[in-house]
Amino acid sequence: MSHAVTICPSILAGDFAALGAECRALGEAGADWIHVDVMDGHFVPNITFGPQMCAALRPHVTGVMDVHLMIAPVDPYIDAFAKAGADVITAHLEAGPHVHRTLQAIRGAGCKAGLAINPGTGIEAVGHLLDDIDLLCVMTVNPGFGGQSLIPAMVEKVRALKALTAGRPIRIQVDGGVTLRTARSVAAAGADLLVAGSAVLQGGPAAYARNIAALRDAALGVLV
Ligand SMILES: O=C(CO)[C@@H](O)[C@H](O)COP(=O)(O)O
Repeated sequence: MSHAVTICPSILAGDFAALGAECRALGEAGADWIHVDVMDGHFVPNITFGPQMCAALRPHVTGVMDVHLMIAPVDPYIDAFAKAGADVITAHLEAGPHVHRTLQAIRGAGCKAGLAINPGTGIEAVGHLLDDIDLLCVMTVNPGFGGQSLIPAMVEKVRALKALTAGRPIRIQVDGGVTLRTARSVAAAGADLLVAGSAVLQGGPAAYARNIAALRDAALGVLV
């Protein structure tokens, strides 16, 4: 069934020399969330931002600052990202070693707790963690880089996770390869939050409002 989605632009696709301005432009273009991809060169083969960058960006983010930690270990850094102003902190199930403790620490730091799972991780792995999460981030690409293609098998995974989380206040987010071509299938499968880097930030700030609106329409099944 069609439903409205929230678009979460990933600043990984932005101009790294002007990320404050990018966040402001995205907010003015209608983005309610800003997705910040934190990568450590260890858990994933790329390095991006730390808590100081999040703190610097915070005044430029009008809505939700959604911090996706692709790092291991996670626990030593939770307080720093919470103090930097994160509203949501998402950790990977695969980052280990004690993900339940990690999720509790995120909530304990005053943030919403997100759990991300890689494409190769089965849905049974999240079953005992549902009481401890506010958001489930289904990686629809292997994490580390923007601009990849959505893995088609992930659409069924989203559908299965939507069923598994039915009746719970858990939002399903998809991350990676979300475009005008793929938004409809993941939204129809049950995703509420669509992370999109290239599809939103292509064309520069003048195109952001148009790109966000087009993605929202595509998710609803409106021809764009
Ligand atoms: O976390 C990641 C990649 O690891 C994503 O958030 C990407 O940044 C999404 O980029 P696009 O696939 O939309 O270009």
